[in-house]
Amino acid sequence: MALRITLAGSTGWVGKALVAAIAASDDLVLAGAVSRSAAGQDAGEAAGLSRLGVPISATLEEALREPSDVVIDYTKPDVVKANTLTALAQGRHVVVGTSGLSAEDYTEIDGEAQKAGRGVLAAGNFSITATLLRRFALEAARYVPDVEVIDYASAKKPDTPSGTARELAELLSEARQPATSKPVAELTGVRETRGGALGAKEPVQVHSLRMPSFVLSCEAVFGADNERLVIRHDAGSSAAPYVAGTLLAARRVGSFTGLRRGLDTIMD
Ligand SMILES: NC(=O)C1=CN([C@@H]2O[C@H](COP(=O)(O)OP(=O)(O)OC[C@H]3O[C@@H](n4cnc5c(N)ncnc54)[C@H](OP(=O)(O)O)[C@@H]3O)[C@@H](O)[C@H]2O)C=CC1
Ligand SMILES: O=C(O)C1=N[C@H](C(=O)O)C[C@H](O)C1
Repeated sequence: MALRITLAGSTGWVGKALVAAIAASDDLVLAGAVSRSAAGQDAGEAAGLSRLGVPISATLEEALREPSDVVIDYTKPDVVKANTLTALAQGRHVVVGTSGLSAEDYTEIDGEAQKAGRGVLAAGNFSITATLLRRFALEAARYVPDVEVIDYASAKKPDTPSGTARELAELLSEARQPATSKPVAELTGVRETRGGALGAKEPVQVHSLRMPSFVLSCEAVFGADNERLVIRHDAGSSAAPYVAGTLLAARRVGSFTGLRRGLDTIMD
């Protein structure tokens, strides 16, 4: 039987690309779709495709009246947590693409997923090459403790830092040794120019730029004595890179209980 997907954010940049990919797949079926502005329309037509016979709901609660296995969320930072908790309470596994959730939010989501006996796979970036940036940066952090993250995005991106940068900094914080740079608290001047510190163990400074001309880029900058390593990912202007990773997550999220973060946790 095909895996039934409820898609929150079906008319968005990523949502439309997912509707097309789900409709074209043999093993997935769109069971429900959510968008406030397109409520009542057919999900296929609203995504610029032919009719799929799936009406769009205004809320996730309404869409979940139709049975499904997995909820995929590509909405907005202010609704993704409530959507995830609603989906878990309704017995769905969840794939979280929307960025903006904090480490505390994820701890709560993990607890609810454990209680519900369901899986949640969240990734700040579902593209394969962005996942490789993470992997290579974590390898570098084993040898070079001084690392900072630079996050570049469009002028309109509502969250800061990006999910990609946030997740990368949190992981680097766990993996690296203490930095040799002067602690920010000991600096004089405008300390905010040193960016925000993320991660519990050895917090990593993250610097976010928001301006026209960028889509989304993320750099891990490693500094050692007389040498430097920069590992950088640049996203293009289409949502295609995120589709394959998101649908892989939808296919695998039912195979575990609780929260996993990062596409690499289900790859290999
Ligand atoms: N993890 C990853 O790999 C990636 C993550 N992202 C993240 O995913 C999120 C979505 O990105 P993108 O597709 O560009 O966003 P868009 O703004 O293009 O789309 C958002 C979608 O969510 C819907 N939506 C917004 N608010 C609500 C609400 N309150 N209730 C129900 N539906 C709602 C919108 O429809 P309507 O307004 O009609 O309700 C629309 O369908 C962002 O946080 C982005 O950073 C993006 C790309 C990749
Ligand atoms: O807002 C976006 O557009 C994106 N957000 C994600 C993030 O916050 O990292 C990733 C994606 O590349 C696009």
